[in-house]
This record gives sequence, structure tokens and C-alpha cells, in this order.
Amino acid sequence: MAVAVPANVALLRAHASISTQRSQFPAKQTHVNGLKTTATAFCYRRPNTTPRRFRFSVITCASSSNGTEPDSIDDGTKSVERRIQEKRRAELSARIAAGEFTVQKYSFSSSLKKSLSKLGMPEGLLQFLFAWVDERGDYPRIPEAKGSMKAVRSEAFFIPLYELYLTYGGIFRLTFGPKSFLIVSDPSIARHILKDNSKAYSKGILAEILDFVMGKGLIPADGEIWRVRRRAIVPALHLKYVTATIDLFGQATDRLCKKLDAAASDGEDVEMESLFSRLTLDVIGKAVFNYDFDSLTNDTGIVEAVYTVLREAEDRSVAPIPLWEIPIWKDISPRQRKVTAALKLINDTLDDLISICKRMVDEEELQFHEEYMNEQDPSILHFLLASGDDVSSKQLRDDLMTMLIAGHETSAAVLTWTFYLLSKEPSVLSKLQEEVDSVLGDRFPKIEDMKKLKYTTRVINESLRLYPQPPVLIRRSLDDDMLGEYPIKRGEDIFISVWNLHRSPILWDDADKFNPERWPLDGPNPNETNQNFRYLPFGGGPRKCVGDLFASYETVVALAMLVRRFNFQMAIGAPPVKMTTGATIHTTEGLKMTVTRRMMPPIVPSFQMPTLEVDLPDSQKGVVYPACS
Ligand code: HEM
Repeated sequence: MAVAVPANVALLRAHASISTQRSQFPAKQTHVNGLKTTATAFCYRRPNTTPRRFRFSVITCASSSNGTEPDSIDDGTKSVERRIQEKRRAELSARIAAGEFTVQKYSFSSSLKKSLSKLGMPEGLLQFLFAWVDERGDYPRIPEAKGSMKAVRSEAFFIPLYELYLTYGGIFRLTFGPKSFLIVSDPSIARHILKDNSKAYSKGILAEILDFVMGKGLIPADGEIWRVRRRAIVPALHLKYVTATIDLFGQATDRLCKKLDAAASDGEDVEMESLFSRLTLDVIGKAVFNYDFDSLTNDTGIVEAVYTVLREAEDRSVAPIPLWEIPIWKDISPRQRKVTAALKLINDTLDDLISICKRMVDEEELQFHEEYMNEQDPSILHFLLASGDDVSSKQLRDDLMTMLIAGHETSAAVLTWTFYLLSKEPSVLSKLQEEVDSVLGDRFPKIEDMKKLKYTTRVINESLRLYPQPPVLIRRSLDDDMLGEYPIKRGEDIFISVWNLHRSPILWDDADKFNPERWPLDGPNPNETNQNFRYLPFGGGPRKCVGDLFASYETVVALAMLVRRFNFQMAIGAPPVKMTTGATIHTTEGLKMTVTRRMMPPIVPSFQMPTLEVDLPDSQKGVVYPACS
């Protein structure tokens, strides 16, 4: 899915001042899925301060999970910028650990006791009066961090949350003036919210932000609407459909290969993030409503409209003041007028596509059945209409729009960060290419190959661990509940930080290292269930991503085809790759790469793939395969 970013998360780009009662790294949290950790051994408590901190985190974690250079390679040539950032983060960590921001929080009874004491009530009498209360004890309070609007403004919002997690543990409250959020980074609490007691949680602020574009689509919808729509949509992504989409992934990737081939010939560097965004837009348009955006080749009005709306959704999710809620703003702000026009164009196009599809369904002879699929138009829209899905056109549009957004930026972001990670680990790239060469040779991937491309899949699994899309899941409590040992009230806004879970030093060995080998090739495909909710690339529970298989195959196909034909390196002089958040994790200035055609060992060419004999120096003797079929 795509957009799952906190509203007003700009507020989170802040320095933190903390008041806390208890830290949250109890020993029980150190055993996840049988993993032993030494978390408690690393904790220490400074005299007169309540926060605990991992002793090593200032050095190891703070310097690595800031997203600028999260990987295993440290060649001793760190950029000045990175050193400044590390220094600032280390300072912040040290200040948090020293308790500089600590505000002692008192329960009601202790506040009252303190006030009465100030009024001069004798200590003995106070002890007597409060003995019963003291004995009973209060519920533990959730550790609390207070934010101010200073500093760390340039950072993606989930980075300070990681810092705070290292200090305050698996659940803490982050307060900005009158607003507060619960930040959850504990697998068992995440499971409770997403799965065990999921009915008690809604999408909260996420639904509010996305209303203008997704309405009551599947991602923001709650309650009965969500139940009905989920039941209608999930069957559309059956295995036969996903199998058919593999060809679609192959064809779209092949178009990208043609582009890269041209760039390689011209010796031009390419900006891969925007190319991946176009690749996945082309794929999802065809897969969801049989529309060919052809954005890899053209910049049509509709493509621009989709990007206008997407950017607006992202901007709204990080805007400190919701200006768009002011009624007149929509009419006077040129930007908002552009958004309204873009939405109208998209909605009109969707209405046309719905009508065309309805006519096709009316005319076709095919009987609807479980794995129904129209070969000419295998889209989700076609399935829904053929199934007799009795729904208003507005709801149908909302669902289509939701899937368009959900399945577009997420997959693009996964590919972007995968290629970034590979550029840092040439040995992983080589191993990947070896597998692809032997499994695929020179043909398009097929469904049978998905099981064989084991290492390719592990590379995607690992990329999703280091760069989860989205990095944070949003919920709001609909009832009072218990999160771990803490009672919470109805109406709490909650961010489950998947970033923190996926990079937790107590849940993972070498958490920041890009290491596809951590997932054994003969083991199961990692998911939230077999990883006990420490790994949530597609969420979990009833609201888990409906497109997980689709997305896994899409990214595996694209990755395999691209590395089969090209080598990728960071372009010389490319801007440093830094993160920023919108709906997913974006780079701040793109991913500029140099692409070169691979010199591959001669293999027996398979169907359709002409080979070019080229005159090469002895050292490079081999066969160059053209990028395009
Ligand atoms: C690599 C690509 C993808 C990633 C990482 C991803 C991730 C996620 C995550 C984490 C959620 C759960 C959100 C939450 O609990 O708040 C989700 C939900 C969803 N995703 Fe995906 N997604 C991807 C691709 C897709 C695709 C291709 C589609 C559609 C074809 C899709 C459709 C959806 C929908 C409709 C939901 C909402 C489900 C519900 O609330 O019932 N996603 N996705």
C-alpha cells in the first residue's frame, strides 16, 4: 500500500524533551521469536534520572540508522555532512541519556500529596493518609517524550522516533503542545493492535488526510464499509490473476530496459527513482483498471494529474497546518485549484473506464466463477464488475484510486532502495546476477520462476526490512484498551513504527546491515507471522496488504530483468542519497546512477532473443545481449 503517513508529522521533526516514568525494555521484550538478546545487560540507569539507554546506541545505532548511510560499508571517507549529522545525533542522544529533558511526572495521588505538603501538612499525617493509596499503587504510566519545534527539521520524521525508541522503549507517548501520539515499536503490542484486537482500532488521522483522494476506499475505510469492500476486492487478486500480471510486469520492465539501453549507449546517467515511479504507474494502471498510462514513454495530462494528486496527498500528510480545510482556500489557492482539476480529470477518466468495462462485461459470454478472468482485460475492475459487485460508482472510483496509489509508490520505493542498497554491496549484486543468469537466461520471467528466484526474493525481503514502505502504520483507538501493561483511552492516535521494529538492535543481529543472507534460502518467505511481528513489510492482521503477492512478484521480476541486463553504479558526482518522507520513503534528490550493459558469459540463446557478436578486447570476450527483446 502506499499512503500511510502520519498527519502533521512535521511536528515530529523535532527535538525531544522527555518525561518518563518507566523505560520499556523489560527482559520479556528481549525474546522475540526465540531470538536472544542482551538488551538488559546493555541498559544502565544514571543516578537521579529515569531514562535508560542502550549504552551502545549512541555509537552504533545513532550513527547508522539515520538513513543517510545505513549500510554495512564504511570506507573511512564519510562525508562532512554525515559526520555533522552523526555528531548532532550523538549530542542529542547524550542529552537525552543525561536526563536533560526529563520532566518528572507525578500521579494524581503523588501530586496531591506534594501540594498538601507544600501547604504545610505534617509529614506523619501525610504518610498516614496516603498509606493506602501508596500500597495500592497506580497503573504504570506510559513513558512520555515532549517535542519542541526546534532542530532535526531536515530529517525524515521516523528518524527522531528511532532515537527516542532506543531510550524509551517499545511504547512511549510523544507530546507536542496539546497533541499527543503513542509510538509503538514493540512486536507484541503491534500484534495486539493490528491483529488480536484490531476491531478496537481505526485508521484515524490517515482517513482524514486521504479523504480528498481515496474517500471510502479500502485503505482509509473502517467498520462495515471496509468489511464489505475487502470481501469484494480480495478475491479479485486470485492466483490466476497474479500469474497473468507477471507477463505485464515483464513487458513494462522491458520498456524500461529499452530506455536504459539508450542511456547506456549515450553514456548518460539516469535518475532511477523517477523511472521506477513510472514503471510501477504503468503496471498498476493496467492491472487495476486496464489503462495504459504509458508514462515511461509519454508525459500525458493524466500522468501529470496522477502525480499532482499523489504529491498533494504526501504534502498534506506532513503539513503542520491543514490549510486545505479552510473552505475558501480551495477556490483561491492556485495549487488547490490545480489539485481539484487533477482530481476531476482522474475521476472522469475512471468513469469512462468503468463504462467501457461495463459494456465489455455485458457483452461477454464468460460465466463468473472463483478464478474468473477475462484474458483481454484481466484487471481488478473487470473482475469486480463481472462479479456483480453492487456498489456506487463513487465507491468503485474510491477503491480504484486507492489501489492505484497503494500499489504505485510503494513498489517504486522498494525498487529505488533496493538498487541503492545494491550499489553499496557489489557482492550481493554479483550473487543476484548469478542466480538470474541461471534461472532466467534470456527469457521473460514466468510464474514457475518465482519460486526459483530465491536469492532475488531475499534481496527484496531484506530491502523491505531496511526500508519499509510505509515506515509507520497509523491507528486510532476506538475503545479503552491495554497496550502491554499500560491502559490507554479511546481516541489515542497511534503510530506503529515499522522502521523501529525492522531496525531494532534487540530484535535483529546487525540490524543496519544489508544482509539478504539473514533469510535462509531454504526457509519460509519471511512474513509477520513467522517473524512474530518484528517484520511487517505488508502490515498484519485483517488489514494486511491485499497486494502483497502482486507486489512481491512485481519487484522480483523488475529486479531480475534489470540486473540481468545491466550493471548499476552510483553516478559520479551524484548528490548524496538522503531520505525524506511522504507517503513512502523517498530520496531527497533522486537516485542518480550510471547504467552499463552487462558482458555476460556466452549461454545458449533461447527463443526470441537475438544476440550480437561484438568485437571486444580479450579480457571481455563474451556476448552482449541487447537490452530489449
Ligand atoms: C511493495 C509494495 C507494497 C507494500 C510495501 C505495501 C504495504 C502495505 C502495508 C504495510 C499495508 C498495511 C497498511 C496498514 O495496516 O495501515 C498495505 C495495505 C494495503 N495495500 Fe499494500 N503494499 C504494496 C503494494 C500494494 C499493491 C500492489 C496493492 C494493490 C494491488 C496494494 C493494496 C493495498 C490495499 C488495498 C491495502 C489496504 C488493505 C486494508 O486496509 O484492508 N498494496 N499495503
